[in-house]
Amino acid sequence: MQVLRVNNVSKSYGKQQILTNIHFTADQGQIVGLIGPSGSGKTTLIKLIMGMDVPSSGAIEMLHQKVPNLRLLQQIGYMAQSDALYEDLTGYENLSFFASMFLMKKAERNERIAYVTQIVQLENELKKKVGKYSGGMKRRLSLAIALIQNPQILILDEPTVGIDPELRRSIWQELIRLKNEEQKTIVMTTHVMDEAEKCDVLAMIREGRVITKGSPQALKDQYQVINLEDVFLQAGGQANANHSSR
Ligand SMILES: Nc1ncnc2c1ncn2[C@@H]1O[C@H](COP(=O)(O)OP(=O)(O)OP(=O)(O)O)[C@@H](O)[C@H]1O
Repeated sequence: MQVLRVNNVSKSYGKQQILTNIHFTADQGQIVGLIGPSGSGKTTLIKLIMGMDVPSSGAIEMLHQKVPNLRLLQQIGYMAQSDALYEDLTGYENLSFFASMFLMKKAERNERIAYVTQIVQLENELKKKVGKYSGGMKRRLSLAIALIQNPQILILDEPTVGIDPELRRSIWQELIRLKNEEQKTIVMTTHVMDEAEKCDVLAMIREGRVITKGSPQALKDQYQVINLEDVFLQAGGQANANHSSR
């Protein structure tokens, strides 16, 4: 079942065109990776998907409803690239605050807080003020908050930046479990190619355009290369050639 449809979306800020005709979909139980270099437009795209900004043309639908739509937010867990946390509150108070926005009963709230805390291994840090957290700990808390209301869709902007390899692996195990056992849909941006390998579908983005998309294996087969970095380079080269022959 399709849960997200990004339909021919373009976005400009003033005269600067940031995204051009972006088109992709995500199904239930799928991890979709948006890969591209810094400045290629990934965060802008994520913000449009979240309804935090509107496309200049094209449209986005989530769960068959047009974005932006406040009612959808119950169904979406969002982790921004910069952490939006209350530094004067403890980790627990932050989680509790975000949980209360989703009108959870106390027992459910405590259960969810315990579950998301354990996923990001912050059990021993919950009583500390967030202002005293390291960068990695803040990222982990942000991920926990994205999961707090048990959303159907997770939108994660660079979720594992600043997180050490061991915890990164365990977070990935959990994301894959959420996908397989709970049929969650996860849309994430990443720079890291070994994370891209774990996605079901990739959209490679360069200068605001999707230069190629497909499963990691299908992309490697199509471009006859053995790693995704080479797919990106080849697809980028072809995009250049297409552009200059127009
Ligand atoms: N509100 C805005 N007004 C004007 N330009 C913007 C705005 N937001 C983003 N941009 C521009 O859009 C381009 C794409 O930025 P974006 O943050 O989407 O890239 P990115 O792929 O997420 O990069 P990174 O991985 O470094 O976060 C950049 O050139 C940026 O300066």
